[in-house]
Amino acid sequence: MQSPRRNAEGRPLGTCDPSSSGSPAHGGGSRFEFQSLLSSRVPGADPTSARLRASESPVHRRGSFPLAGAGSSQALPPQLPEEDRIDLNPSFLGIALRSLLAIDLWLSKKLGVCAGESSSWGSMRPLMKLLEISGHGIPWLLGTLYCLSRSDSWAGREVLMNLLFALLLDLLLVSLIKGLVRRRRPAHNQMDMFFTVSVDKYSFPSGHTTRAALVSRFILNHLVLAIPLRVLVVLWAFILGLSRVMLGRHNVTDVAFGFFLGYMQYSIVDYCWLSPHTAPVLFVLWNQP
Ligand SMILES: CC(C)=CCC/C(C)=C/CC/C(C)=C/COP(=O)(O)O
Repeated sequence: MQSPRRNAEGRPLGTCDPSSSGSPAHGGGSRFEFQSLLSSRVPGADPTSARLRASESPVHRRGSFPLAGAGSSQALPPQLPEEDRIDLNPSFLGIALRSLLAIDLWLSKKLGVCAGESSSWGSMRPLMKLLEISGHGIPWLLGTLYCLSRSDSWAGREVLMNLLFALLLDLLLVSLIKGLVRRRRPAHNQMDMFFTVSVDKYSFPSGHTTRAALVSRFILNHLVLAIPLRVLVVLWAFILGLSRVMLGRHNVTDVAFGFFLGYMQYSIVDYCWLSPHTAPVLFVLWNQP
């Protein structure tokens, strides 16, 4: 086990002192980048030997650059431990992810035009909040249970039973991912949401969006609707997702992933479709028509 290497001031190597950053002579950022570039060209610069050279070099310990190497072992620039290079010379994937995150935050802030009463579209906030309620879990759960209690056909009961299963699966998966990812809601969000549970302080993924995508796909597949109504269902889901960003509740990526997850959740529900044949107990437990 290697303990983190530190420089003469006791600071972990790879964390740049602001007072010395940028100066090769002081161990600043450019030196790290320079060395990480060199490391791919110096013969024998494999990670293990690089680590050994770096840890044994007195130059490394002092945190200064060997401008005048005395012995042959100092002729080559010292190599930094691999972990330092990972931080300061991130992979292409790392750069791509950071850039995506930066664009996401920037775009979400720009689109958060209803985040507060004083925001540029603040007067639209009540409408956005109405949309928020239309995609909330409580009305959907209570509505489904009510319809299930009133349903007088096996076919209707089967569809509603599966809708209930879909809504519960959605709540479970979204809570699980929110709890694992723990991404904070945008700073400009006002936490004035109707009936939330503890994981709802996190924003990834958007639960309203997963529900909107799941429910709309469910409705389109199991309800016979005229074309204008089908268009309305799709529009509702899309506008609900957009309204989450406009209200400042979510970043764009939370909503984009929400659409994806909701869409996939329907595939799971469809695959596990509950029917009197596959889950007779459920249907027997429910009252006969
Ligand atoms: C049966 C049971 C535990 C119901 C809970 C229903 C409930 C509180 C759902 C939460 C809905 C909500 C506020 C989700 C957050 O949506 P985001 O779009 O803000 O992620």
